[in-house]
Amino acid sequence: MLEFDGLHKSYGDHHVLEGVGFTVAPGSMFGFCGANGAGKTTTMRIAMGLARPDSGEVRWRGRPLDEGSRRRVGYMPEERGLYPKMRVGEQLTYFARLHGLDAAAAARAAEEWAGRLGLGERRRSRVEELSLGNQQRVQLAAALVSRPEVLILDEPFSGLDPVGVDALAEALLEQCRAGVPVVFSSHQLDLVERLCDAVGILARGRMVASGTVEELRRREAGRLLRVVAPDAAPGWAGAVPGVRVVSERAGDTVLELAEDTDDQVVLAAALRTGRVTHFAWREATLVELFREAVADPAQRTAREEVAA
Ligand SMILES: Nc1ncnc2c1ncn2[C@@H]1O[C@H](COP(=O)(O)OP(=O)(O)OP(=O)(O)O)[C@@H](O)[C@H]1O
Repeated sequence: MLEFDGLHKSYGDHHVLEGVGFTVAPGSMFGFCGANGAGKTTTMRIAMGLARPDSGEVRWRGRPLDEGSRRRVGYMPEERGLYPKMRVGEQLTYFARLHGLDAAAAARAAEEWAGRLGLGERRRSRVEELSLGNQQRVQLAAALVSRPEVLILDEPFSGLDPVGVDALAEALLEQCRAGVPVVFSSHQLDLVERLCDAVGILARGRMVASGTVEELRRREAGRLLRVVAPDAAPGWAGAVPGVRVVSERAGDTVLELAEDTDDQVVLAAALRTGRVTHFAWREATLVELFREAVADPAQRTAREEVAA
């Protein structure tokens, strides 16, 4: 198990982390989500020994991560850490050597990962000559090239084109299948939803929701109904009792219904506006669960009162 346990961290009187904890089982992928400034990078930097927690620790296989065991972690830092003048192939070989691979194994791994992440033709280019997205691929290859036991990646998908996203997603899934625990932070929640076995949502220095997306749905989301009423005036559903408007755009409305609200009452109200071309229950997306989880607690109470 990779365990983040009770992490607290303050900078001056700014409490950045207030007891952050989660575990990632071998072979599972954990999506670490949270608003800008929520503390994701700080949590990952603590795991890598780049920031010191005020209390708490990060353990791998029951032991606190230290300098030795961190060599077995593939880490992709937010600030990126490549040598701009070095050629791609040399750089990857260098990182693999740094993590303990012998020269021949390092060269093989560098060749393999450059190819797999679509950098084969750029092996002899200097990093500074590459586009940002390709530099990102080199950074990812650098995290993967040492055959890590654990992967901790800070926003690995940002800046990648769809082909790059697919290549990385496939590489991470393969690492998972081989038993590696993978943690990555991302604001691309559709990707997190697609790839991750478990998700953690950080807000105001605390983990406000964690579990599988399905568990989050059960815990966080009410019953969501999508109604498309093309002729309806904006706000048509606002007056229906026991209904909260989650989103509304050009007659396409998502509503959250209180437990005892009859969907047929909503349908009747929709029909009074004119045509109804779509009327169906649907599951909350991770984006909606995220909004719900990070909402200010006062706002949440107000919403619950409206829905009740
Ligand atoms: N060295 C530092 N000194 C002071 N404050 C810091 C330092 N490092 C981080 N912080 C603060 O800690 C908070 C959390 O930052 P962090 O980078 O961990 O957030 P994040 O969740 O990764 O955000 P983003 O999604 O924008 O990358 C921010 O308010 C940031 O300003």
